[in-house]
Amino acid sequence: MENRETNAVTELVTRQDDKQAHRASRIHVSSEIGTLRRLLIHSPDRGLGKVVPSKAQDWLFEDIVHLDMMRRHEYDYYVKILLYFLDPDKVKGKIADLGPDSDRSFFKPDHANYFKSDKVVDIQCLLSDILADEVIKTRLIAAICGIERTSFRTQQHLSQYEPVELAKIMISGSLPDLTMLFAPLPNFIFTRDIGIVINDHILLNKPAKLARTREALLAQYIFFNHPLFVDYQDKILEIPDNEHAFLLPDADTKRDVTRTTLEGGDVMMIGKRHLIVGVSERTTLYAAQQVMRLVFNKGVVDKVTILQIPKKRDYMHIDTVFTQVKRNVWVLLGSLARTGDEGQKRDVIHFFAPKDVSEDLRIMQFRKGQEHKPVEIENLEDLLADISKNDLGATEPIQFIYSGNNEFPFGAREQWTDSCNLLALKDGVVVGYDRNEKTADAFRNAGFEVIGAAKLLDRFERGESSPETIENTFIMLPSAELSRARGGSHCMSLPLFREEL
Ligand SMILES: NC(=[NH2+])NCCC[C@H](N)C(=O)O
Repeated sequence: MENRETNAVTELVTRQDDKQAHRASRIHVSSEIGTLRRLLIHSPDRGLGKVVPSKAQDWLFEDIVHLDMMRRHEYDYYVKILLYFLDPDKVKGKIADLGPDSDRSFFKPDHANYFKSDKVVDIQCLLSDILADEVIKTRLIAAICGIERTSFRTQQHLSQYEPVELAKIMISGSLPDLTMLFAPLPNFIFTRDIGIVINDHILLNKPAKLARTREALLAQYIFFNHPLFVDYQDKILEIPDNEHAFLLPDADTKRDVTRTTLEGGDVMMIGKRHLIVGVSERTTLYAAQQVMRLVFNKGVVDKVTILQIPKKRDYMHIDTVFTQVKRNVWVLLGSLARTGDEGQKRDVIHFFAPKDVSEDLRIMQFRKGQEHKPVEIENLEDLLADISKNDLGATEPIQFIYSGNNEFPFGAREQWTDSCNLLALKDGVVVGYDRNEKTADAFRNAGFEVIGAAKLLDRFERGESSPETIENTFIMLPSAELSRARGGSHCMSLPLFREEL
């Protein structure tokens, strides 16, 4: 009897634990601005310190970053802000000890003092978790050694490492003694690009660039094997290759139409039933169509907007030209838009001048069941205003904040350093880079408070403000080094759970 009771209690406790665990691992994103509750990040790892000028372009960097500065003076602030909003107990009252002069053990995923949060999750931790399983470990080592073309001995050698160290090797490409086995993954900090949560589904990417291939492999293994995603196995979306592409001569496969590439920066879950997919330097039209087919067939959304932007390095993904700030507020690049100084400067361009980039912008909207009858939308502002009003029910006037305050030539300058690539922590509170001063002015003009991360953390610590009460704020991250990696806070985040708007 006693035994049965104990069993019943254990069962109840287990069920409650299960429920909590279930809630803790819930995956759901239905907007870009609902309060952020859980995300995947990756802090700059030792591989980033291996970028050399001769490889910088291939590895999608324009410059050599100072790793220590990037971590202590920049990325750690990003983490502190994220924790204050998503998992405050980890940092509240401790900010003074977590400054740039600390030993940083709090920020190191492999250290005993690591903050280890289930809200702000470093993908490196998930990788070490799954490597504890011998079968997965063997398979992943083999897969990586296959794509990296290592020797068989390297493969054997790798299996001797413990999961935590092995995860670091797989990401950084180098052994603890710094011997390089294969290339680093300096772009792994841009977790946005490896996958996107679309309601309760997860879409995995197919990187366009060789430098990001291993990232996709790691992501596949993590999403298909980590307990965090156990309830979502049948909701992981992968897009198929175009069979015709296998039969084409190499020279022709370079042509976008035949390829299937897709990166997360081109996919935006913008409203409950509405998905935007960019066609860009990185995402092909074929891939966008496949995504549309998948999400319609699975009933994940009812509306897909395909937004084609110029295939240019500066624009690489759609989230480099616009992001959402608030239900009725957007930040965007004026030269791709319709109005303002940047737009007018364009008008004086002579007939014989190179083609205007905005001509490459095309927006087509498709509805489920009526895919053959897409609606063309003339410009970006019309699309965004329509989303604010009709998908999100905004009642206030729609506001557009332009990169560089739309003053020539600051729009382009600041877009290059990610003025349009902001992460919303909640409706109206965004994180971006401090170096984009004109864009910050534009935010002030639009009625936002603009405040540095360190100052805001101070305010939180003194109880003068809080993540719950703060409104209409642009939080500025120090960004001299981070911005050289060509991505902003939107790219450095993969939201797993946002509250519904
Ligand atoms: N979602 C984004 N915009 N990601 C930016 C990625 C930047 C990275 N250096 C690359 O070129 O791939």
